[in-house]
Formats: sequence, structure tokens, C-alpha cells
Amino acid sequence: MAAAAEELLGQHLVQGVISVPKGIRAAMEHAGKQEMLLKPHSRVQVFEGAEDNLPDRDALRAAVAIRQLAEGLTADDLLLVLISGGGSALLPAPIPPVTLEEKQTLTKLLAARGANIQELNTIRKALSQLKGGGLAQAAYPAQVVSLILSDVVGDPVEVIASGPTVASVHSVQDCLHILNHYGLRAALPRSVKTVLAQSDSDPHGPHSCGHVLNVIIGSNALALAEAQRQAEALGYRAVVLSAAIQGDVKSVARFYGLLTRVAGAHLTPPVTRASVEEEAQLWELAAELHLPDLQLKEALEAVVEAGGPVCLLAGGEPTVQLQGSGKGGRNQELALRVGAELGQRPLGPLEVLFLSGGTDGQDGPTEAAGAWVVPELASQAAAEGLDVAAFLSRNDSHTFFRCFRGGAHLLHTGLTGTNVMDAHLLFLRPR
Ligand SMILES: Nc1ncnc2c1ncn2[C@@H]1O[C@H](COP(=O)(O)OP(=O)(O)OP(=O)(O)O)[C@@H](O)[C@H]1O
Ligand SMILES: O=C(O)[C@H](O)CO
Repeated sequence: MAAAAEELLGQHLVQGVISVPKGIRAAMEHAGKQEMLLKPHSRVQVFEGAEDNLPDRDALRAAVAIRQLAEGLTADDLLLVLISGGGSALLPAPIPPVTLEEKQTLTKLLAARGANIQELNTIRKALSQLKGGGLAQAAYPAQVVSLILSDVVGDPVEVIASGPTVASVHSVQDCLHILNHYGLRAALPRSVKTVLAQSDSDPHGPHSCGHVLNVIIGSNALALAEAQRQAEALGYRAVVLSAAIQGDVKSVARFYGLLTRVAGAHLTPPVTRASVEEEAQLWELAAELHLPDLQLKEALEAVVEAGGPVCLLAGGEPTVQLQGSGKGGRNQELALRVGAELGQRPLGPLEVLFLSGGTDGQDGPTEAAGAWVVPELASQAAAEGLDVAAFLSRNDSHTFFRCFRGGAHLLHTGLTGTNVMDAHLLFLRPR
């Protein structure tokens, strides 16, 4: 994104500072993605830090350089801010006396106790100089344009990377409520209590961001719209179901299993009593998953109308509760679970393929982006001596896909440089 901005701005770019994850430059070089790298002698200074998505000293140095750059601006300047997921760990600037270590410990504890990204970032904002609109405030009176890649369901600009250019709307009460909920209020370090108490009595109130324009330039919905166009160009009737898939991976896999059966029944009539029951279960599960933008009715109508090859698309970020010590990622685990669901009963005269992939090209701590499955997966795997249920019980989806058919079902894209969560594609074709 920085390379593209530099290209675009040319001589207008006077100075730049960017904080990126440790190792990303080497990984891009290794992958031969030169076009994504800044040119030699670039005016953009690059800091690499936040190893394992945790704020560290290197990221702190980057945050200080970014703050200094912003503070030096005048009303004649324009500050272009490029924000993507992972930004919270890449821009740590705790309000003194809170230390980097204290902030790290608190966010780690919150995450380990199950706090979601909204809760986590509410606390991060309250303890930060630059989050929650702090960066925009530091740049005042310069104009600020913030270009944002969303890695959060629903694209809330105040949550993505903890909104460095978006005024925080949270109060100290909100923070205390979250800390109470996760049993952390009593054990808070004195420094955190001091900062929270100060912000409660801050005479300036929340940052004002009237000089800022925040624009979402990349999101799951945009990625799905492009995938939809590509599928249509390949002759599929393509429908986007939702860009807000969330919830436990087991329920999400069951949702896609039922969806396949119900859509399949609409595509290859007659509709049986069993499929009417399955449609009722599908609606019930959809309600449980709380998918606010779900276009299920429209998708099923489109399937009936199409009568031929169909591609149903969805995206978001399901959750995996890790129980085993295996190797995998959300996408490979989802694909494997959907494969198991599809193999439970015959599907009728239908060809089916389900694919799940991370848009950043890396699924969890694996080198694959995701995987694809067909209904025959479990029986084919059994013939190779692989027990799908056993791999799932260890969260070992990556090992499974590496063994199964010599890794042929793994999706390898390499790092894409953009993270707008995951994409799920279901292809159906009457035989
Ligand atoms: N063995 C495993 N099986 C399934 N999922 C796993 C496994 N190990 C880690 N994960 C999942 O991978 C994710 C962590 O990977 P990563 O570091 O890429 O996190 P992330 O930043 O949330 O992902 P992304 O960058 O794709 O948004 C978590 O969602 C975690 O539950
Ligand atoms: O950095 C963060 O806060 C998360 O990736 C969400 O944007």
C-alpha cells in the first residue's frame, strides 16, 4: 500500500514513516513480489516490528517516529494515513506512566480470556497516545486522509487498528465494565488506574476529528464482489451470501453443509421431505449465527432460477477453539469440517466443491492460504488410511491436507499483502 501511495504521490510525498510486521519485507522479496516493495532511496522510512502480532520495542520506535512526523505538520500539509489490520500492535504508544510491558500483559490477558476485538481495542485506545483518534489529533491542523483496509467484520473504522484517525466514543465506564467482565479490574497496575482516572477528568474531552476523512478502500465485501465477477465470467451464476460470517467453526461448517443440501435440492428437484426439514434447520442455524447481512432467500431463489452451475460466496472470520496441538488455520479447519459434513449422506446428482481461503494468503501459522474439499473427501481419505475426525480432534487440518493426495487440496497463493479476512466459495453443478 505504501509503495502504491509513493508511486501515486510522486514529488508531493515529502516524508513518510511506515510500521510493518517483522519479516514481511524478506517474505515479499523471497516471493518475488518486488512491486509491493518500496523503491531504493524511498522517502518512506520503514520500521519492522510487532513480531507475532505483539507490540514490542521496534514497534514503539515506529510509533514515536510517526507521532513526531504528525506533530511537525502545519495547516498547509496533508497527512495520508494507510491503515490495515494488525495496526494496533504496530503502533504502540502507551500513555505514561503505563509501560509497553504493562500494556502488552493486559492485552494478552484480555485476549486469553476471550475478549473480542471490539473490547480489546476499547482498552488499547484508552491507554494509547495515538489510537482512538490520537494520531489525527497530533497532526492537527494538517488535513488528514486515512485509507483503510478492513480486517474486522462490518468494517467499523473506530475498531480497525484501534482507529488512530477516528475519535473514540468510549468512556472510562466502558473500559471498567470490560475489565470487570474479564476479572481484571482488581489486579490492574497502578499506572493503568492513573491513566483511566486522568482520562475521566480530561477537560479537553474526546479528540475531535473534523479535519479527517476516513475511507475504507479494501474490505471483505469488495473482495467477494470481485470474486463474484470472476465466477460469473467463468459461467457460474454467482451470489454473495454474506461478508459477516462469524461464530464457532463447527457451526459455520454445519451451516455450509446444510446450505449445500438445500441449494442442491433446489438445483436438482424434486425437493424431498428431508430437504424441507434441512431448509428449516438451515434457517434456524442462520438465526443462531447472527449474520446481519445474510442474503439466504435471494441466494436460494437465484439457485432455482440458474438451473445450472452456481457459485455461492461468503466471507468473514469464524473462530476456532484450539483444543489439540496440531497445525492448522481457520480456513483449512473449516474446509475439512465442511468436507466431513458433505460426506455424511449422499447428495444426489450434484457436483460440489467448497473452498475456504485467507485473503492475506496465509492461514494461521501455515504456508497455505486455505484448502478445498469435495463430498468424497472422507471416504477417499479413509482409503489412504487418514481419519478426518482424528485430525479434527487435534486441530491438525494442515497436516491432514499435506498428507491427503500429496497436498493437492491445499490452496497456495503466497502472501498477497492485503488482509480483508477469509473468503468461502461453494460451487454446485447438476450432474
Ligand atoms: N492448529 C490450528 N487449527 C486451526 N486454527 C488455528 C490453528 N492454529 C491457529 N489457528 C488460528 O489461526 C489464527 C491465528 O493465525 P494468524 O496469526 O494468522 O491470526 P490472525 O491475525 O487472526 O489471522 P489473519 O491474519 O488471517 O486475520 C487464529 O484464528 C487461530 O485460531
Ligand atoms: O490491529 C488490530 O486492531 C486488528 O487487526 C483489527 O484491525
